[in-house]
Amino acid sequence: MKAFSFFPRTKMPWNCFCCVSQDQEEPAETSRVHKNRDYPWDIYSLKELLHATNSFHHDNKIGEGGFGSVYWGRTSKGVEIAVKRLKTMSAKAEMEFAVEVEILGRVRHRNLLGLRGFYAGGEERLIVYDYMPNHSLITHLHGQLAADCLLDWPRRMSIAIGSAEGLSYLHHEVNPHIIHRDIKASNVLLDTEFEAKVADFGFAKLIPDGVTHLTTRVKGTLGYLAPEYAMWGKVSESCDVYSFGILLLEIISGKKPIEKLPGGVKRDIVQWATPYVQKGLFNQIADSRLKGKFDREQVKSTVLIAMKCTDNSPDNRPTMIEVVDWLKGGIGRRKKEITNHVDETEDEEEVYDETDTDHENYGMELSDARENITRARSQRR
Ligand SMILES: Nc1ncnc2c1ncn2[C@@H]1O[C@H](COP(=O)(O)OP(=O)(O)OP(=O)(O)O)[C@@H](O)[C@H]1O
Repeated sequence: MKAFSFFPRTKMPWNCFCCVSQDQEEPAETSRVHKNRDYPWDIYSLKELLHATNSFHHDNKIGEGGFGSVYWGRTSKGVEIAVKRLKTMSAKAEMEFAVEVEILGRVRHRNLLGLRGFYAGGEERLIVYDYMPNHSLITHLHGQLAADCLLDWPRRMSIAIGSAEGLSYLHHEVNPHIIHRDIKASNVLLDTEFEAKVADFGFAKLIPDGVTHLTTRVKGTLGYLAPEYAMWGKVSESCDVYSFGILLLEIISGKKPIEKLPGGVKRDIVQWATPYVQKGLFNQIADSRLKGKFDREQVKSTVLIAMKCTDNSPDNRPTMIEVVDWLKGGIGRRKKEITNHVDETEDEEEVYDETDTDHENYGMELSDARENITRARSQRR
């Protein structure tokens, strides 16, 4: 039995559970369940995961992310799993693996993707999750399933509330607190009932008690980054709140966080929504695929929550506890609590004419993002 050597223990102030001993020479036939922790997870054998995924056959491949590919599989007990196979080992991939396993191993919530276990041996790093049959939110909003229109308004609201509850748990219930740092539509997975499960903890940070913010290298996805984080690397829970606000606008409108206008100018979703909010034209923000079938009051209050979350100043953003409360609360309470960004007397039926644009991939240079953020902020003031 050897101790894992891959994990940079010295950098971690807590006792890392994935530094446990494991037989790396010949993988065991069956996985071992660790019952001494709060939540059980397995150390799988390579043989078991090869068998479950048909040796990582390309027909089993669900998708690919920055750090590796994800495969569908079925264990010998008949349980469906998703296995993330990390690409060629590098210090970065090693860190992603260690952070993901460490963090997911210490949390359990109905709105966070469940960790089933992992395998680490030789060059192979595999993370095993619950399989989510309804894929990710991005697939439904902008991807292969977008045309199927499976996300009606009640489903969108329930996904928004579920994701908010998962985040609120990370920020306020887990100790040390966890900042996710990569909240986005592709990291919200959907189970059989379309219940949201926040996933992908590879960039997450543990925040010890009493620490209000940290300065770090910027990780995450452009379009979702809070301005103070994108510009100065200042990270706190409110950066996740900002990203959640962007996600909320995306859920309501079906638009991408950044779109390319004719002529190449990029516009973020807050810039796009702001004129409608100022004119009180909330219904115009709702996704046209909903064909008008939505609760108007809910659309309005949810847009206003999103605008609060994406406030330029982190101090003005709500906490995730407040966001959950507002999203779930009675309309009357929401109206009272949320600072309205609009003159309530404006006529909601007025039509705001916007030139339609094509929505391209929102990958962009950081400098572009900073420019856009600055432009958006000055427009909103
Ligand atoms: N547990 C799961 N069940 C079903 N599908 C999953 C699961 N985990 C990931 N996927 C799918 O696998 C694909 C790759 O996921 P992954 O988390 O590696 O990358 P990503 O989030 O798309 O991108 P990146 O990690 O680079 O930000 C995505 O399409 C995702 O929806």
